[in-house]
Amino acid sequence: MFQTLIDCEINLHKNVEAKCERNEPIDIKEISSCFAIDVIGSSAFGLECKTFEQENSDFRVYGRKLFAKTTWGKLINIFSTNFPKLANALNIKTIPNDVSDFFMTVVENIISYREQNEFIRNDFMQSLIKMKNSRDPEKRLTGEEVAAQCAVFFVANFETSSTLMTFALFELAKNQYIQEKVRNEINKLLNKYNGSITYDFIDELKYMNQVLDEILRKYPPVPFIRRRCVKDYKIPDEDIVIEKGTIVVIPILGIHHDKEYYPDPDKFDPERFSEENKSCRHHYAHLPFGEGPRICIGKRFGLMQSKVGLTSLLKNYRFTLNKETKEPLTVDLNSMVLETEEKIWLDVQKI
Ligand code: HEM
Repeated sequence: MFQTLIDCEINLHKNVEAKCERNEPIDIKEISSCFAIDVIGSSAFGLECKTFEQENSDFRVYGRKLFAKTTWGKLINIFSTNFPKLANALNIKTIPNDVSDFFMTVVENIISYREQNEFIRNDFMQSLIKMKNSRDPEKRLTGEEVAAQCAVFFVANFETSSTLMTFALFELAKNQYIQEKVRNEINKLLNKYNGSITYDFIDELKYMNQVLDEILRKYPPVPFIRRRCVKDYKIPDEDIVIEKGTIVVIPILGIHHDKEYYPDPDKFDPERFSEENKSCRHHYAHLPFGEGPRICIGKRFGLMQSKVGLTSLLKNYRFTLNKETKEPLTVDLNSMVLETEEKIWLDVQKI
């Protein structure tokens, strides 16, 4: 999986290089999304999506459709989450038919190609094919279940990881001193690892990790999560009982901007995540990946992908805000993940 990530980094770098040579500003969300699609297409499906080269590649088109922001889509989502049984009975779907048909066809084609040609690749898809062919009926997956798993991975990765990279580059463009500090850390480690981005190299990016933790605090891609209460629960020292069956919303964005945990919450300050400062805060005051048994299973992968992407860009380019970027940014209330209404344009300069 790690090598797959590194292979996708080359296309990201080439695309930014071309824009830099033409002196064009970059729409940072667009290139971060292309990188995320290339990564997940390659690591989950074993496909070269060519997202940068082809503006209308299938994955890009269906990826956009999946997150198309309509009021109707938002209502369907709210309804299906709050009344899942009724939504099922009414055959209400949160994913449009053409999008699910696309994933189904892609997965069917990959499975039949691999099975007919006895082609084996060390990736997520291969693990799913193994489960599809399992002799143990408890572990066996149907073709539809394999497609659903792939689609979930695509959805869960695509907008979240690209949102993280977008806001990271936005804040680094505004805070040149911090950008330089991250770049120095990258260069120092590249010297140590003979210029190669390896797994150990990524693991040692301690300051970049602080920067990403702070970005995930200030701009959590998933602004809230929900849980259904499974037994009556009395909140300690309060007269409030949450009854079994109640859906509880955990406001991640609100907690991350609570002055009690994060003084001056609008300030971008990676020092909040130094080991010393982290140890003084409640563990659940930082929840960008959720918590408990349903915590995000892609947490490590999402962070690794963002670190590879940022390393590739920051070692070669300096980013500054383009005059077209309108501040303060406004949150798009129709979006499922944290997104801004305006595009974020950055200028890029070769180092
Ligand atoms: C910066 C990147 C990411 C962020 C901020 C993020 C955030 C989240 C959050 C908040 C949840 C809900 C957790 C909960 O309810 O407690 C979640 C669930 C999930 N995420 Fe991520 N995620 C990211 C990247 C990824 C990636 C890269 C993958 C897969 C490759 C992934 C796969 C999943 C899956 C499958 C779930 C559902 C887990 C379950 O319900 O058991 N995520 N993610």
